[in-house]
Amino acid sequence: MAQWPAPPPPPPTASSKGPPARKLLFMCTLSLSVTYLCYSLMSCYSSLQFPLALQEPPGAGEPSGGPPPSPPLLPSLLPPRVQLGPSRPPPPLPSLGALANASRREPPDSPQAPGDHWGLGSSGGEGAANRDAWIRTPLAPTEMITVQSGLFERDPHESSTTDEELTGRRGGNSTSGGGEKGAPGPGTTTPDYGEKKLPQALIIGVKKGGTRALLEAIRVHPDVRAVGVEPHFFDRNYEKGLEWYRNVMPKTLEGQITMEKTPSYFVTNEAPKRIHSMAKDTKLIVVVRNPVTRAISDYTQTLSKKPEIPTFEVLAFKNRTLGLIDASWSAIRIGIYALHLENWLQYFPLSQILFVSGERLIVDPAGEMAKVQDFLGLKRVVTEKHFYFNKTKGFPCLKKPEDSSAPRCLGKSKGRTHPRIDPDVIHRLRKFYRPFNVMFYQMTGQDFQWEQEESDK
Ligand SMILES: Nc1ncnc2c1ncn2[C@@H]1O[C@H](COP(=O)(O)OS(=O)(=O)O)[C@@H](OP(=O)(O)O)[C@H]1O
Repeated sequence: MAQWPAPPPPPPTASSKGPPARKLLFMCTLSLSVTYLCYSLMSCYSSLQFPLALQEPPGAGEPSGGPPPSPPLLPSLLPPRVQLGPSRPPPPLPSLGALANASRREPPDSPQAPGDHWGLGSSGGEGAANRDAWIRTPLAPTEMITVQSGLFERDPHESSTTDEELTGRRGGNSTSGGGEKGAPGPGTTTPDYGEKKLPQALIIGVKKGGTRALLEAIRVHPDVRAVGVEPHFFDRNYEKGLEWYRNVMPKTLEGQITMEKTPSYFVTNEAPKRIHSMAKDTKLIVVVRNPVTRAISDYTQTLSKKPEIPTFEVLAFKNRTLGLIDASWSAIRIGIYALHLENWLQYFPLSQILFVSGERLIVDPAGEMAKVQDFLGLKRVVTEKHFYFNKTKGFPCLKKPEDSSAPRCLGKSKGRTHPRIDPDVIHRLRKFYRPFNVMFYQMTGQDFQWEQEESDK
C-alpha cells in the first residue's frame, strides 16, 4: 500500500498558530489572493454577478454555548459576505464565482479517460436524491449556510443516504435510528442493556466521501455503538431537542463510545455551534474525497433517482461557453472543503477533527481504521483481518462475523458506476478546486494528493 508522504508542518489552526505556520499560511493565502485577483481582472466578472448578501455571524440566533469565533483563516481568499446564488443584487466585488473562471477559455486538455477513474460509481438508495439541488429554487434564509465569510445556498434537504440497504440486516452493534429505539439488530453481539448517551464522536461528512464504509467498519469495534441511519439532528431535527437525539442512540455500556454519521453536518452552518454547545469535546471525523469525483458521485446518486435530470456537464456550469462553474450547485459546493472547514474551526481545534481519506479507505481500509481508532482512543481492534477485497463488488468488504452469514459488503447504493463525464469538464473542475484543495491541505496539514489527477481520470 502506498504510504502517506511525510506530513507538512502543522498548519495554523483556530487553536494553534505558531509564527512560522502563520507566515506560511499568510504566504499561501496571499498567493491565492493574487491568483484570484488575476482571474477576476481577466474575466468579465460582470457576467458573474455573484451578489453579496448580508450574513449572520455563524450561529447567530442559536442557543449560547459557542466560543467567540476565531478570526477567519481564509481572510483574503474570498471577499466577505459572498453569496452564490441566483437573482441577487450585483456585487461590488467579484466573488468566489470568479474562481470558477480558473479554467475559462482554456483549450481543452488532451483527452483523458472518461468519467471517474476509480470507477467506483455510486448506487442510489440515497433518499435525498429527489430533493437535491437540481431544481435551484430560491431558498429561505434559514436554508442558507455561511461558509467562511460567505453565504452559500444550501439544499433544503441536503442529504446523503437513507441507508435503506442497511435497514433490517444489521449485524454487530447498531440500531436503526429512531425506529428501534435502541434495540440491537439481528445478529447483535452487544446485549441490549446499558444506557443511551449522546454521541461522543460524530462522522460529520462529507457526503459521498465514504462515510458509510467508515461507520460500518468502526462499529465492528466492541467499544463502539452507532446508529444505523442518519439522525440529521444538527441540521434538520434540532428543534426536537437533545432528549430526542439521545433517545435515537443505542444503549451503551460503560466505556463504549456512542457514534452517528450524518454527512450533511459538514456543510451545515449551524452544526459546529450546535455540536459545540452539546459537548465541546465531541470528536469529529470527516471523510474527504477528491471533490471532482465526489461531485460526480453525488450526481450519480441523484441520477439514479431522477433519470430525467440534465447532464452533469450542463449542471456544472453557469455558462459553459465562458467556463463559469456553478458553485451554487450543491454537488460542486460541497467539495469546497476549505471553506466549510473554516466554519468548524471557529468552534473546534484542529486536533479534535480527524480527516480520513476516502481514497485510502478503499485501498487501505485497515490503515485508515488504525488512525480512526487511535483518534477515538480505542484499542486497535479493527485490523487487516477484518477486511477482504471483494472482486465482484470492487471494494473492500468486512469479513463475515462468526455468528452471521449476512453479507458484509455495502449495498448497491455504494459503488455504482459513474456516468462518463466530458474530460474537458473534469479538467475545468479540477482547476476550479485546485486553490481550495491546496488551502485545505494547509489547514489540515495533510496532502490528499488530489492534484495528482491520475486518480481522477
Ligand atoms: N468498502 C466500500 N464499499 C463501497 N463503497 C465504498 C467503500 N469504501 C468507500 N466507498 C465509497 O463510499 C462512497 C459513498 O460514500 P458515503 O457512504 O459517504 O455516501 S453517503 O453520503 O452516505 O450517501 C461510494 O461512492 P460511489 O463509488 O460514488 O458510490 C464509494 O466509492
